[in-house]
Amino acid sequence: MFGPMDKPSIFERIGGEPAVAAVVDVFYQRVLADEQLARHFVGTDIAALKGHQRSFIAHALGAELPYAGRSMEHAHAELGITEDDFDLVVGHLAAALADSGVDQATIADIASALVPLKEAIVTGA
Ligand code: HEM
Repeated sequence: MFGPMDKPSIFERIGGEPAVAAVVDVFYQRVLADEQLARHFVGTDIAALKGHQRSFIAHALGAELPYAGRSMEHAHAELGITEDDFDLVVGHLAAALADSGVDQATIADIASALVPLKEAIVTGA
């Protein structure tokens, strides 16, 4: 998804599963501390969500690991997520990646790869 198959994937370059797990932990700390976003997660099983998010991100970064969660459309249907919410979440993910030492060029690649998901995730005004 992020480049030719003959180069190490972003997943490998940033440090594989332990690095992704650390990013996901920091990401949800930030998201759940964000007043505008926290309300969407009331009643959500955060441990299960983190598991799916780890596999989604690993897969998106080129890991040869399957993603076992729901489609982006199904997972976010009826949550009423706005474009503003979406941009905030991408910002928290970028900050979590930066915290883990991922370089800005790689973060920009990841953020632009997420933009097409907006259509499936944003259902609110
Ligand atoms: C960059 C965009 C996003 C990605 C890649 C993403 C990814 C995911 C993944 C992989 C899951 C797990 C699906 C499953 O458990 O089957 C999930 C669930 C969820 N996401 Fe997102 N998400 C994004 C944006 C957002 C935004 C903007 C919000 C709202 C603030 C949000 C709120 C949620 C909630 C509440 C769940 C749990 C739903 C449930 O368990 O019923 N997500 N997301």
